[in-house]
Amino acid sequence: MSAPLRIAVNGAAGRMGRRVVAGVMADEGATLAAALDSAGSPHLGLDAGDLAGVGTAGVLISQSIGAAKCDAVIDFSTPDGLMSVLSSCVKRDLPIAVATTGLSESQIDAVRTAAETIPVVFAPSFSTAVNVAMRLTALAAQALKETPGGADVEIIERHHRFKEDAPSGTALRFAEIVRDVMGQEDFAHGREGRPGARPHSEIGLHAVREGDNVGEHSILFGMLGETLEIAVRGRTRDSYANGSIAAARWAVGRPPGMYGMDEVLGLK
Ligand SMILES: NC(=O)C1=CN([C@@H]2O[C@H](COP(=O)(O)OP(=O)(O)OC[C@H]3O[C@@H](n4cnc5c(N)ncnc54)[C@H](O)[C@@H]3O)[C@@H](O)[C@H]2O)C=CC1
Ligand SMILES: O=C(O)C1=N[C@H](C(=O)O)C[C@H](O)C1
Repeated sequence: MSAPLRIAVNGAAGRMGRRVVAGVMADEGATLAAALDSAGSPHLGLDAGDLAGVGTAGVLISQSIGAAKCDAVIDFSTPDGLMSVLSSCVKRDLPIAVATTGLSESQIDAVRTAAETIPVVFAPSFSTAVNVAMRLTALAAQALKETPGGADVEIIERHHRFKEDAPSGTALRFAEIVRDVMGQEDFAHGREGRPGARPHSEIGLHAVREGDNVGEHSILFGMLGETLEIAVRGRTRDSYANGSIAAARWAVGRPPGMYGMDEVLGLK
């Protein structure tokens, strides 16, 4: 039997980080190597497993990866948190699964630069269902591209009240997938006033924030007479957490490069 995969989790005290810690602890083929969070976190020094509610891990929440023996990093933090752990990964030649969304263009460039020297799995959603929905969306866009009367594409995402970025990284990726096939260049973020008749050249994006919703996306193709809706709904955060662990495992030993979850899942 091969040695367990040693995983460091960045953002380990957060909503997602705790589920990743729990997932790693439940995985017989993995072990928690480090649990990182921000310098200002009130959780520094606490046991990561106890914090996640799954029993003592023997790994304390700390600010930096330091000299921890580690095979791969999983990041569910903030754009700044990602930038800082990314430079540690490059220095130590460690693969990373990047889940954090809401990155600026320059931060995305920094991820691309890192991927020149280490394997990076970069996915706005590590959920299997979401990544299958992305394939279905590309198929629908291709099929409806030339439909008589045209198809209006609207993307609605729903997330918990604590989410800081909008629209979700996943909704933006759905929009890019549609644009790359159908050619709409304008992303319309909500509507108000009298915007007038809807042009085909736009994709509408709508971000709903409510309660503790762990993430839902609907992609509507509205035609004259009928609507096709592709919908995917998360019920727990474990689909993201388990997907990120699978991605970290997949990345170990790969050549440097920017990879997607579709490659991890064999969908590409
Ligand atoms: N790709 C995917 O499948 C998914 C991505 N996400 C994304 O993951 C990110 C985190 O989401 P949540 O866990 O809900 O947020 P959260 O706010 O609960 O957790 C973020 C954690 O990062 C920590 N943090 C802040 N600055 C840091 C730094 N400099 N270094 C290390 N840690 C730092 C915070 O203290 C907090 O514990 C968001 O960008 C979210 O959109 C969330 C779910 C799924
Ligand atoms: O913040 C979240 O919760 C989520 N964020 C990701 C995104 O922005 O797409 C993925 C998932 O939908 C949950």
